[in-house]
Amino acid sequence: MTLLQNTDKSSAIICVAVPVPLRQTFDFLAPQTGIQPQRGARIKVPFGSRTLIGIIVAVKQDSEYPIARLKTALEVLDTEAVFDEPLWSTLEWLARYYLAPIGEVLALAQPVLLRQGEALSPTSIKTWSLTDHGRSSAIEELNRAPLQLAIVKRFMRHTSLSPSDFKDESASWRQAISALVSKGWVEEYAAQPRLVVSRVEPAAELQLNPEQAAAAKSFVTAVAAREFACHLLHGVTGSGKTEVYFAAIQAALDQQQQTLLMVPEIGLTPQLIERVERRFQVPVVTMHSNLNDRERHLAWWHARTGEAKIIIGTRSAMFSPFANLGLIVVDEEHDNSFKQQDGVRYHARDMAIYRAKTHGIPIVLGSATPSLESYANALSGRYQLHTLGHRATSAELPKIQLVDLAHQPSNDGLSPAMLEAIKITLAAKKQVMLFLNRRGYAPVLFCSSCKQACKCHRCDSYLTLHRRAYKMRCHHCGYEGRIPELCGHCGAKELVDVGDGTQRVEDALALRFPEARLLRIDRDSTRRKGELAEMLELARAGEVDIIVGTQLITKGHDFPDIALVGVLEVDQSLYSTDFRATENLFQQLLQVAGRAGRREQVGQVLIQTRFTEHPIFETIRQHDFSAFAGQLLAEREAAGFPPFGYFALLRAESPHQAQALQFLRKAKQDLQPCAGVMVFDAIPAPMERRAGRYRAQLLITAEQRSGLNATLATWLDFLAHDTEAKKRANAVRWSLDIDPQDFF
Ligand SMILES: Nc1ncnc2c1ncn2[C@@H]1O[C@H](COP(=O)(O)OP(=O)(O)OP(=O)(O)O)[C@@H](O)[C@H]1O
Ligand SMILES: [Zn+2]
Repeated sequence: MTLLQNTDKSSAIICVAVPVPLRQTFDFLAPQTGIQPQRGARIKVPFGSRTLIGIIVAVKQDSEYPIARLKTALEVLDTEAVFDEPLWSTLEWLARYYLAPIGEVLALAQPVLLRQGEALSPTSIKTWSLTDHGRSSAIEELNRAPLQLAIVKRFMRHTSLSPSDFKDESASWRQAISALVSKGWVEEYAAQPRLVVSRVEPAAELQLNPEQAAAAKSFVTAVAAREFACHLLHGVTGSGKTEVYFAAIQAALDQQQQTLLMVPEIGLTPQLIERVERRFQVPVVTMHSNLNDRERHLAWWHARTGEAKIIIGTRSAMFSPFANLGLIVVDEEHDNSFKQQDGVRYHARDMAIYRAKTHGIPIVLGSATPSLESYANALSGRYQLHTLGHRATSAELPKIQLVDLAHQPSNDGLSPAMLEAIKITLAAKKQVMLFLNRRGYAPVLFCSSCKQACKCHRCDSYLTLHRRAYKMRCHHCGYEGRIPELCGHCGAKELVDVGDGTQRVEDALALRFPEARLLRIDRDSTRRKGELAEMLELARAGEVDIIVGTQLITKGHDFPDIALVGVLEVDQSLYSTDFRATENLFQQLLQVAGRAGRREQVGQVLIQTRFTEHPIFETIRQHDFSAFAGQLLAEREAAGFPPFGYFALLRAESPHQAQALQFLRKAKQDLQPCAGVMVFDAIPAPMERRAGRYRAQLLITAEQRSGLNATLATWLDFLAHDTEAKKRANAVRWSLDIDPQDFF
């Protein structure tokens, strides 16, 4: 296409990425007045009948489109770019790699308030602090106003407080604050929110053991050198990886540089934040999905201005700008929560690696059970491997034994051997942790007359019985209904609950160990914001004796008193069809086992199974990650599976059974595979119907990443321009997942 020159030099042409699901940018004429447009700034543009806020990708003098048909943009919002340069390149890479619309990627990278057009710097907010009078008054004066007393006590940790600090409180805190203001104890003002260092007792540095010291030394050197390199810290559970990260963080602080510490969704515990704050007396911000819009904007701003020296966050923290980033650490790098499962389906760890490269800084990936991708890269020498083979404390790795359910059946999920071990552990005043990845009371309600089970009418799945809530619930679509008295199929009154969920186990334990303090941790028991953190804290503080939980309890937690870990059910995962199932199971078992015996005496792990001969157990018993990974990698290599081959999954769903499959079949015809690319047949998803929609998928594999990317990019262009194809695509809901984590 020939380029049309814009003859009117006064109005530049601006190329804008708008938040729409189209893999293209749009040209506009610059507004005649207002802020000078520049790359990276936000701009308001007319888009169809709407006004959208996009990001300026380029300012130029010509367009591929006839100038006369270009619309004029409405208003430039920023006098500077929203993102720093390395972040900008990372976002461009993200759009290319995941074949995602650039406008959506750039929108994803902004806090919601910025997407809505608020100023880059957060506006002033209502703030309170103690007056001199308040500081010098005797706190006992407030003994009869407990809420006021609690608020004043908070000021001992925080110099200033804002409404968001009280978001978890009952509404009466407002009255309490007002009362304090009228008494002259507290003053109110509007402030540009500043970051303050938490006033916690500093913690002494631990003396690193030789393995820790060796790894720390490499990281410190790498941070000082300011060179990109990817380090894999493979340290067995409880080997003290956090202390090694701390050494690297200290090195970054010494250079006046920021650190981004990424943790999985549930790894961001008050315990970790406190550990960081005690160790480094510097401003720390956290970024996670529980922040409200204003808090997120603020955290983003503090990262961007460099005021925050350490940024601890989950997946989305990867989108922060930084004033001077010196180090990225990804803890529990194998964790699946780093993969975003809808919208732009990016992997935050992979993005972090790219980002470190663009900043020219080192990145440390840490895990007791690295992902096979990272481990393969370490074996091949692309990443530097550092190993911590021993626990940091005097403790040994726990002893892992199997309980053969074929010989001693379990009752309510608990075998006689498990019960005996629990009894002994409780008698020794130690904690027990029981892992069962199934919430609810019973996974199936079954009619013993007609042999049918109670199913979700919108999904291909059974409804789970929830005794506490007195409901039947679908864990896939969220459907909730009454517990039926009669079978919905034959009308018989012979419904029996089959199988064990965490609630049933909890009930059984309460009967058998009436003295023990029980705590159940699963999605049902932790619905309220902050509840999970509180429960984990109870467990850590030794205020419970038995913890029963789902995968929420397995990872990363450092509970000092757990002597026994019981794994109640693994058999379903042993023979799954998903190619990652074995890897995930191994990681999960080794992680949960790693919670046992983290201090002095050796911990004990019991795994209940009907398949004691399964080869996975021998490597688990030996804690032999390398042997296991080596074997799996050999299998993957032979099959051409990741990390030796590359996968993409095209998913489609529709309320009509045939439509999703038809769309994918046609897609298969339209795809023009580059050399080394294979397109499989479209098939129904393992769970074909979910929330009333029929789901299907098409697997595309490749020997080379570039071939995969090119094949899909060509197809997406075709889809965007071919009228018939566009129509077909609009008739279904479809998505493209590069490097998919699961096939459900
Ligand atoms: N050099 C050391 N000397 C004494 N104690 C240490 C040392 N390093 C770490 N520890 C302690 O060992 C415990 C485990 O450390 P940490 O939580 O960092 O382990 P981890 O490697 O992250 O384990 P996991 O992978 O299981 O989460 C912590 O309580 C920590 O304080
Ligand atoms: Zn359902």
